Amino acid sequence: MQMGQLIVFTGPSGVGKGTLLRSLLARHPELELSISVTTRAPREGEIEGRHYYFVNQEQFQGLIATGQLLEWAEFAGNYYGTPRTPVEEMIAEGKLVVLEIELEGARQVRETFPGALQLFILPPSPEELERRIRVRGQDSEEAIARRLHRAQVEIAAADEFDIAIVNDDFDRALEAIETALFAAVS
Ligand SMILES: Nc1ncnc2c1ncn2[C@@H]1O[C@H](COP(=O)(O)OP(=O)(O)OP(=O)(O)O)[C@@H](O)[C@H]1O
Ligand SMILES: Nc1nc2c(ncn2[C@@H]2O[C@H](COP(=O)(O)O)[C@@H](O)[C@H]2O)c(=O)[nH]1
Repeated sequence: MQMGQLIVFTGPSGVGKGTLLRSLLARHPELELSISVTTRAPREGEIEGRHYYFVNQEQFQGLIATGQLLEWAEFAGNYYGTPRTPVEEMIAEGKLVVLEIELEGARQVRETFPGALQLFILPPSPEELERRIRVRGQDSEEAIARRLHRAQVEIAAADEFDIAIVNDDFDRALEAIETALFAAVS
């Protein structure tokens, strides 16, 4: 059986990665999304095991110590990581596995999986990024400030990625992602 492929989506918080991925996964059931572990508190409507596995700090440190995370990072005051075993199993089964992760995690994956396809999603402007985070209405003022500060660092690193796509018009961005992704993996 042919080995699968890892596909990494990165971009500043609020740029629309999750929304784009939901549409992409609905249109392409052959894609598998990795479910991350986080110490962040669940947002309203988030479901354990579907959006994230929610753990406390001690549990997260245990996962790091026992090598159970493929990558991990601290982001805006919380920890996030990718469970290793499910991803490795899906790749061995020949699947296309999608990670939605921030910059530091993407850099770790670049080292350990040099064959991974890395896509970066850019906002049309900093103002529109802030508007989207606020419209989502899920973050405190402090969290918004941290995320916007981190966004500047992430956007400055867009050139490190294989492909950068601006999420301005949603349908156009989705099409550009599909084209880039399936050209790379076929
Ligand atoms: N092209 C677009 N035009 C306008 N609004 C958009 C567009 N794409 C996404 N949005 C909106 O932007 C908000 C943030 O999107 P989303 O939660 O998917 O971002 P994200 O990058 O996954 O953020 P995070 O990394 O924090 O999880 C949502 O309200 C979403 O509906
Ligand atoms: N390095 C990792 N980053 C991750 C992972 N799962 C999600 N993320 C990124 O964290 C921020 C914030 O997410 P939010 O759900 O609190 O808005 C965002 O950029 C995600 O892409 C992970 O496993 N590893």
